[in-house]
Amino acid sequence: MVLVESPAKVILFGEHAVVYGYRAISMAIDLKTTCTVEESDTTIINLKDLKKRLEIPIEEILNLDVNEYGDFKYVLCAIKNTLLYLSSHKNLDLRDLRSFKLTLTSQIPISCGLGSSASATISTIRGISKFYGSYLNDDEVAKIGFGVEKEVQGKASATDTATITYKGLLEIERNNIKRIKGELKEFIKSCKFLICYCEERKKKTSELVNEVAKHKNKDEIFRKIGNIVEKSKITFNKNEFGKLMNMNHNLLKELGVSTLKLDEVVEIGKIYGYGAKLTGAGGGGCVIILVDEGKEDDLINELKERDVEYFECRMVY
Ligand SMILES: Nc1ncnc2c1ncn2[C@@H]1O[C@H](COP(=O)(O)OP(=O)(O)OP(=O)(O)O)[C@@H](O)[C@H]1O
Ligand SMILES: C[C@@](O)(CCO)CC(=O)[O-]
Ligand SMILES: [Mg+2]
Repeated sequence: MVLVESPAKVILFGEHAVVYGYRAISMAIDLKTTCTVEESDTTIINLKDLKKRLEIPIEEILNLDVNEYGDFKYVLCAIKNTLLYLSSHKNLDLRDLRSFKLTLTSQIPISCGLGSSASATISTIRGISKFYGSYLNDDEVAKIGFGVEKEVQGKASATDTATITYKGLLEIERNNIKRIKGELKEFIKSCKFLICYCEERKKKTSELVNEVAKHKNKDEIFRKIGNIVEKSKITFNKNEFGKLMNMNHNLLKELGVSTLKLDEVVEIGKIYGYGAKLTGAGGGGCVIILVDEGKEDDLINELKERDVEYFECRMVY
């Protein structure tokens, strides 16, 4: 049996704008998805967190329209695209494939902006390639993963899949990936961030991204977000960094992807922390708060008062 794991991610700045070629800064965090792949008489996909199980011939996976498979779409698309890649680049014979049972379990809350789809995708890619005895390097894994999110969502950037593949702290621009090093990395490592789970998202990332595409002022908003990301790269002061987070959130609000609950928790982060913003596609899900250690107890009390679940996010390298 093959077992592989992938982390989650948070976007510090630039979500949605990054789909249109602006920069984003994202970080892999220590929540994980585990994928096991084992020999089986028939091919079975077992999504334990979703309590869903599908028996499907491999031949059908190779020819499917992923969007006909609901919650299975990312995993099935990841299997399909990985097998096609292994066939074209690693001499895998698609006519003679062993059946398998693939099982996914994850610590990542689904549809909360923490990259659960990308983590499911990347762990599936790594699990399937390992099961068929092919080694894929990170660049190959990230490329296949980005293709999966684009195919399933219609529009996507490389942010989520790249962050979960390469881990650490990344800057993404036009789907080019750059590891953040030096002063910015040391500064962000010195920061304490809380991830606050605010509310269940009613829409998938794909729906939110497609709604933003119709926003009449998106280009002006993205330009402003792009300026904020540029400033964040040379900001090593928590007060100023927090203000940039607040500004990014306000622009995401203008874009229409925030909610009253997300805004409420961001306000708490602005009062009791250095700053806060929604993270991921929005429409619900999570807020990230930059903690002001001098007011941390007040922050925690306020979050508890409002029944907001939170956890400290730790970067994964
Ligand atoms: N543990 C899992 N097992 C199987 N599929 C999963 C799992 N987690 C997520 N998915 C797939 O990803 C979909 C959610 O993806 P979506 O992009 O909407 O949310 P997200 O990735 O958590 O948030 P964001 O993209 O904003 O970071 C689920 O509907 C399901 O298809
Ligand atoms: C909303 C978005 O920018 C991030 C989702 O986590 C979409 C993407 O980059 O693919
Ligand atoms: Mg996603």
